[in-house]
Amino acid sequence: MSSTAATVAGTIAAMGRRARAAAVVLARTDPAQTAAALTAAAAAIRADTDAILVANAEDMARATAAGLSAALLDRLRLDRDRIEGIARGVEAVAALPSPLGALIDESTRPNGLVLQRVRVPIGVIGIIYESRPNVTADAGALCLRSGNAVILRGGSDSTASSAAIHRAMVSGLAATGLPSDAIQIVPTPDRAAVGAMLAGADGTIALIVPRGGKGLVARVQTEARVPVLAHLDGINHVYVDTAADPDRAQAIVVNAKLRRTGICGAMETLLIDRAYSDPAPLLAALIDGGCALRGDAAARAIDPRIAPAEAADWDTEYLDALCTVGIVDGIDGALAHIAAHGSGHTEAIVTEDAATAERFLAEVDSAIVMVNASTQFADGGEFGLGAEIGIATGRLHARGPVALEGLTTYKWLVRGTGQTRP
Ligand SMILES: NC(=O)C1=CN([C@@H]2O[C@H](COP(=O)(O)OP(=O)(O)OC[C@H]3O[C@@H](n4cnc5c(N)ncnc54)[C@H](OP(=O)(O)O)[C@@H]3O)[C@@H](O)[C@H]2O)C=CC1
Ligand SMILES: N[C@@H](CCC(=O)OP(=O)(O)O)C(=O)O
Repeated sequence: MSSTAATVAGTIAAMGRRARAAAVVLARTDPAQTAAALTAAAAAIRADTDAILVANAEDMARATAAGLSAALLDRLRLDRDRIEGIARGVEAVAALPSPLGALIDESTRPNGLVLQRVRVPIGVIGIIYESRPNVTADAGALCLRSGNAVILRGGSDSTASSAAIHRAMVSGLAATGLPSDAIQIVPTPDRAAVGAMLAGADGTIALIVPRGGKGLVARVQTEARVPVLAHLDGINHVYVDTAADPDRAQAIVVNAKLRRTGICGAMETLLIDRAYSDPAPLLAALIDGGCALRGDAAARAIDPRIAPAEAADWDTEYLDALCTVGIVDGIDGALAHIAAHGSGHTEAIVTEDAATAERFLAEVDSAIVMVNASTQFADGGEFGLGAEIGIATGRLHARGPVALEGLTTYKWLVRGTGQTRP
């Protein structure tokens, strides 16, 4: 380890120890107090709007000079409306019922022992996320409301904006007597900090939430030494079955690809049943909507405007107005393709055949599986969770949109009357 990396690791370990101490306080804090802290934080965000905008202008200038794409610049950009939206989001989390102490289930053993499982915080959570400043507030708010301390590591293009929002969050903590170490932000863009977090920050971090794409995935896979709740890329498929209603199929496919191309819930590959009778208008609707298509030979035979797909296209998350199109042999072909190329995020089928729909729901192993709906609904707010840290793409603990409940674990409470085990 270089001396700079060692210094960064030391900083992260010290943050972890302070977060651990804050987590102990949060675990016994009345949820009304975390709600009050978030209400105060939202007020501070509003009051600090000018300062947040100045910080964001600084980030935008640097990112523009560095040649960031229009989609990434849009994700980074704040204005008064977006800051108001961030404040409202924090208030919405404050208004959500606390998950802590909720009874999951209860049973009584034949020997009279009464067992309960109740929700408790996880402890210290480390979140690594993209250059999207609102996540600083959303993630901080969700962690606090679920009784966890958090160490936030946002994208390096958003350093100033995230720091400004973080200051407002901390003033909410201070205003209500909660430890400021409950929500900390990594003070350096050095990626050595990500390594130190993945290593567990000297045993203090209980869970890492990485939100990002392929580069982050690779690093998490090789370096993580603590449990990971992965929020990774979305190579999402829509399969249009032979029994699809054409109008529905067109509306869903266009929305899934083009509503917002840069979000992880966007469709990246369209699969069409070889037996589907009307594929040409479907493809034309995407092209007319401004989407470039790359496809296999069968798709190109339907519309010559489709460019040939390379092998890598089937495994690419474009996050842009670009989509791969494959013609498959019915649901078996679609299931095999998704199993080979999906990233476990969100897949959808368009069909009027109930049995085919049920088979798709049962056999696709992604966090979110949909029938006759756009993949762009992959979102905690749309699922009624009030907010989200993101979409969990792994297979354990929590899947799909993760909000308060996904940021808790549970413990068993066992009440006896003097029982001893024979
Ligand atoms: N499932 C979900 O909920 C979500 C998934 N995403 C996914 O995020 C991706 C788009 O965001 P994008 O900004 O490109 O994501 P990146 O993966 O480039 O960046 C995300 C974060 O990871 C860090 N990072 C990336 N690579 C490394 C590395 N090798 N070592 C250390 N840190 C690293 C970045 O730091 P740095 O700033 O230094 O590059 C940043 O903080 C898409 O794949 C999208 O699907 C996005 C949002 C939600
Ligand atoms: N779930 C959120 C999107 C989160 C997301 O993808 O973020 P990003 O990749 O930073 O644009 C939504 O549907 O708006």
